[in-house]
Amino acid sequence: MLKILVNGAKGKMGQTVVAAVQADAELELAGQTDAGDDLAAAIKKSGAQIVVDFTQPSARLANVRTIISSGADAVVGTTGFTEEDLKIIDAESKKLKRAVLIAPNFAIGAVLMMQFAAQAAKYLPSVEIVEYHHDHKADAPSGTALKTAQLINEAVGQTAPPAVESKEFLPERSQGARLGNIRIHAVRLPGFVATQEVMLGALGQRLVLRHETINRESFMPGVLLACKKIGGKAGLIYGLEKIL
Ligand SMILES: NC(=O)C1=CN([C@@H]2O[C@H](COP(=O)(O)OP(=O)(O)OC[C@H]3O[C@@H](n4cnc5c(N)ncnc54)[C@H](O)[C@@H]3O)[C@@H](O)[C@H]2O)C=CC1
Ligand SMILES: O=C(O)C1=N[C@H](C(=O)O)C[C@H](O)C1
Repeated sequence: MLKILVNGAKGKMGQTVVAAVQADAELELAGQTDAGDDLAAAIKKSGAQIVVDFTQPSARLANVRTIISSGADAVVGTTGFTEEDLKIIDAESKKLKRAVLIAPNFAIGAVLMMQFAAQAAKYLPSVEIVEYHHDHKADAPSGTALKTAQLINEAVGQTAPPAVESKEFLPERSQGARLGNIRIHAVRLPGFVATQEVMLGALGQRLVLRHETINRESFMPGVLLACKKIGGKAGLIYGLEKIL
């Protein structure tokens, strides 16, 4: 049985991961930690082989470093990682011969949406993203929206800019934040878990790719698969699609 420690275990995702690990015959729940606990000591004491981390964007890098330097592999859903963070993690995890899988979204449908969006943008290069989340979310735009925009920009080079720059009448950008020419709009409202629309417009037509997450169990098959697949690897694996 693979020994799993859940970091952020008191949180919305942490609690769901604890239940999913307990229900899986191939996995053993070795420990649970949250803010204020000594993560390194808990890993060593429990003999955990893998730490699943769903915590806070502000704690993202420190947690991964603690996990791999304490002798465990990491499956990370926490958002907020920058390009620089990812380079650091890849280098440090290779040196320590540990695997770190970071996925901005563990729901298979969301992974497909991102792939389809990157494909579609090659033919429909005017793109905007609208993401909708619960109003307790710590970060904006979502990790999924950022990854989607990155994948599209990688696939297309540069998407099309809007035909004109509309004048803004409020100091905040009512037309969204931008990654390249892709505008990203973040809605925060009670009543959502996570939804994302990628809108691709062209003359007289629109393609809308919409993924809806209605509960946090949706992320669990991806998290459990990651726990079972990363053993024996070294370095950073960025995105669930890399192990599907
Ligand atoms: N990759 C994915 O598929 C998904 C990623 N997320 C991301 O996971 C993260 C957590 O989301 P939620 O569970 O909704 O948040 P939450 O706020 O419900 O839970 C976070 C938990 O982490 C704990 N925590 C904060 N700092 C910590 C630290 N330094 N060490 C240990 N524990 C710490 C908090 O006390 C809390 O219990 C966010 O970044 C969110 O965007 C959420 C859903 C899916
Ligand atoms: O905070 C959340 O809830 C979610 N966070 C991830 C993100 O930022 O993309 C994944 C999913 O959207 C839910």
